[in-house]
Amino acid sequence: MTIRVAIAGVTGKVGGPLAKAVVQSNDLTLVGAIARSNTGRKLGDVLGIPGLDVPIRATVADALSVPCDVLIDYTRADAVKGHVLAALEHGAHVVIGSSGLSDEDFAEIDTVAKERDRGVFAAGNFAITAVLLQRFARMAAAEIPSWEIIDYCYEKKVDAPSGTSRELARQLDEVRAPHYHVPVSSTVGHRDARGASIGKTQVHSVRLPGYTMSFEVIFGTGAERLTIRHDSLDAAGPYVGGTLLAVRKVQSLRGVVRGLDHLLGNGT
Ligand SMILES: NC(=O)C1=CN([C@@H]2O[C@H](COP(=O)(O)OP(=O)(O)OC[C@H]3O[C@@H](n4cnc5c(N)ncnc54)[C@H](OP(=O)(O)O)[C@@H]3O)[C@@H](O)[C@H]2O)C=CC1
Ligand SMILES: O=C(O)C1=N[C@H](C(=O)O)C[C@H](O)C1
Repeated sequence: MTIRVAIAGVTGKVGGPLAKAVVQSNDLTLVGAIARSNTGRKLGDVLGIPGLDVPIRATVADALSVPCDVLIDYTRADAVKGHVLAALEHGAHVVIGSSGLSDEDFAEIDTVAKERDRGVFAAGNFAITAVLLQRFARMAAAEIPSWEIIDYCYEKKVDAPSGTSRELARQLDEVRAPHYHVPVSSTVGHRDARGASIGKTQVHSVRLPGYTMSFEVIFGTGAERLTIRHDSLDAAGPYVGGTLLAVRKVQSLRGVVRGLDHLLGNGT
């Protein structure tokens, strides 16, 4: 029995390659495809995959009129929450790739997922080197009390800060609160110049042509500085493997689990 998968955002930079990877796997079957454009067309015709007759639907509810085990969402910050709640209503487990959800959104989704006895897995970043950045940063935060995060993203990214930065800030806050010698609230001049307070960590978001996705966490002591950095060189390649790992594991989860390290089994 294969895992029946639907993909929201199936024509996107990540969704398209993900659909191809699902079709090529032996243990997954693509049963649903969601995007607002090309609705009614066969996904195979749109993506150039011969024989893939799954029709593109405009909504999750339409796509999940066929039985589906797991919905994957790679759409947009302003669409993802509605998709997740609709999928849970239809009895599907969910893997969230889309960024933009807040801690409050995740708390709401967690409540619904537990009511429905379903698992929701979300990773701010499904790339292995981004997960290692998070892991090494947690180790550094235990030793060095002061840090800030910077994300550098392509010019059209709508959400800020990135999902990766949100997840990292949350993880570092769990290690301890960072120490800022001048509290941000005591800033003289423009407080916004100190970035956004995500939890207790300051995060700075750059959105410029010339970037794909890069993340830095900078740790400073009196006489030393440590920078840990992840660079994504491709819009889809780094994320497909981690997403499929989550698809294979999410049915054993209940409620929301965040962070790919939870599925890799050897995090700190
Ligand atoms: N967690 C991680 O590791 C990663 C997260 N991301 C996140 O995933 C999301 C998608 O990224 P990317 O693939 O680059 O984006 P794209 O813009 O390339 O693709 C978005 C896809 O979603 C569809 N879409 C957008 N809005 C809706 C909607 N309201 N309903 C249904 N479908 C919709 C688009 O089709 P149409 O416009 O026709 O509807 C398209 O198929 C972003 O939030 C990004 O930040 C990306 C990479 C990795
Ligand atoms: O918008 C993107 O592309 C990505 N967004 C994610 C984020 O917000 O952290 C992760 C990944 O780097 C790609």
